[in-house]
Amino acid sequence: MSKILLIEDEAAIRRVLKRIIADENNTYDVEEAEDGIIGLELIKEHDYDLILCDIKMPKMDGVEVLQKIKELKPEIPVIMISGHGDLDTAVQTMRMGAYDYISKPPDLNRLLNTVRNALDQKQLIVENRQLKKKVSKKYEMIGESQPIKHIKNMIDKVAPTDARVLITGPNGTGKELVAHRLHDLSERSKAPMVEVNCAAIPSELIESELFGHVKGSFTGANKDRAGKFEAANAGTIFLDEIGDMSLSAQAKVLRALQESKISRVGSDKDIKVDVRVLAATNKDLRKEIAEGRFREDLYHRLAVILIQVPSLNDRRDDIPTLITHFAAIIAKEQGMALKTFSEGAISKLQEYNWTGNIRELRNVVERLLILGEKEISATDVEMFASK
Ligand SMILES: Nc1ncnc2c1ncn2[C@@H]1O[C@H](COP(=O)(O)OP(=O)(O)OP(=O)(O)O)[C@@H](O)[C@H]1O
Repeated sequence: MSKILLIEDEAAIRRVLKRIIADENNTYDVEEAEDGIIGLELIKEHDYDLILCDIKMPKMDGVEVLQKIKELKPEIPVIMISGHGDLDTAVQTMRMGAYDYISKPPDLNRLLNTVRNALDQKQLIVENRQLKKKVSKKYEMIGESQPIKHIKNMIDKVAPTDARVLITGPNGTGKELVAHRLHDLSERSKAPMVEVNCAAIPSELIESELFGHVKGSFTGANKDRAGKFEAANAGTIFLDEIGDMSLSAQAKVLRALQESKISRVGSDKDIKVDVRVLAATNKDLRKEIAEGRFREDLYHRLAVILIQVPSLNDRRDDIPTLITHFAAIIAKEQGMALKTFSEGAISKLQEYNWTGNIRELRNVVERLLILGEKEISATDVEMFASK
C-alpha cells in the first residue's frame, strides 16, 4: 500500500486528483488535507510515501509547506501542483527539493507517471536505508571524530560501486572493519566476503590458496580444489596484508584483476569470476614499489579508491565512546559488573601515549574493569594502564 497525501484547497480539484490517482492503482491510498496547516499535522502523525501539494493556498502557501516537510521528513517526495500564474515558483520549488511539479489542469499521463516515479524513488531510498542498517554489529565502527566521519562518508559513496579499494593504516586501526562495512553496504552483501591474510600464507601456497589447484599439480594436491577467488564469486575478496604478497602471486592477482578470470594451479582452463577486490596493508606501498617488492601496475589496479585509516592518536575525540563501547562488550563477554569511568579517568586515557592500535585501548579497558575501583579513577589509570 502506498500512502499518498493530497494538500489542495480547492475541493473540486482535490476530488478529481484523488479519483484519477486512486483509480490508477488499488494499492494507492489517497488522503486529503484542505490546507497546509492540516496537511503538516497529518504528516507529523502518519507516514506518507508521497505528498502532492498545491502552491497557491490561503493560510500557508505551498512553498512554506514544502520547506516544513523538508525539515520534518525530508525523505518523502513532494510533487507541487501549480496554477497558471505560479510556474516560476514551481521551478523554484524544485531547487528547494520538490520532486517535480504538475500544472493545473493536470495532464493525466504526466500526473500518473510522476506519481509512479516518485513512489519508486521513495522505495529505493527505503531499501537503501534497510541495506545500511544491515551492517553487522560485530563490525560496527565506533566514532564521530572528523577522520572517522570522513571515512564513513567515503564508504557510503564507494560501497555501492564495484570500485577497488586499497585501505591503508597502522596495525589495529580498523582496516578490517572498513572492508566489512564496504561489503555489507554493497549490492554484493548477499554473496560472501572472503578474507585472505596474505602475510599468514607461505609464499609457495598463496597461489593455490587464491586460485585453487587441480589434482597432482604439486605434492600434496590430491584432489581438485577451488581457491578463494572462486569462493568469493558474486561477492567480495579482501586481500589483507597485501604488501606481504610474493611477486609471483602479485603477477597472478594482476591477471585476475585485468581479465576477470583465473586458472587453477596446474590447469590452463580459464574460469570467469565476478569478484570485487578490496585490499589492505600497513606498509607504505610506494616505498615497496621503489624497492622492487611491489608491482606498480598492481598498485594502480588496486588503489582506485584509497582509504587511509588514522591511528588512534589522530582521533582522540573518539576515545571516550570507544571506552564505553569496549567496557560494555567486555563486561558482557566475561559476565562481570560494568564499572563506570570517572571524568578524570577518561581524560587521562584520552591523553595517554597510545601506540595507535585500538586493541591496546581494549586491553587497557579490560585491565581497568578487572583491577579498578567501582568507579574507575584517574589514579586507577595511572596504576594499571601502563604496559
Ligand atoms: N572504529 C572502531 N570502532 C570499534 N572497534 C574498532 C574500531 N576500529 C577498530 N576497532 C577494533 O579494533 C580491533 C582492530 O581492528 P581491525 O582488525 O579492523 O584492524 P586492522 O587495521 O585490520 O588490524 P591489522 O593491521 O592488525 O590487520 C578490532 O577488534 C576492531 O573491532
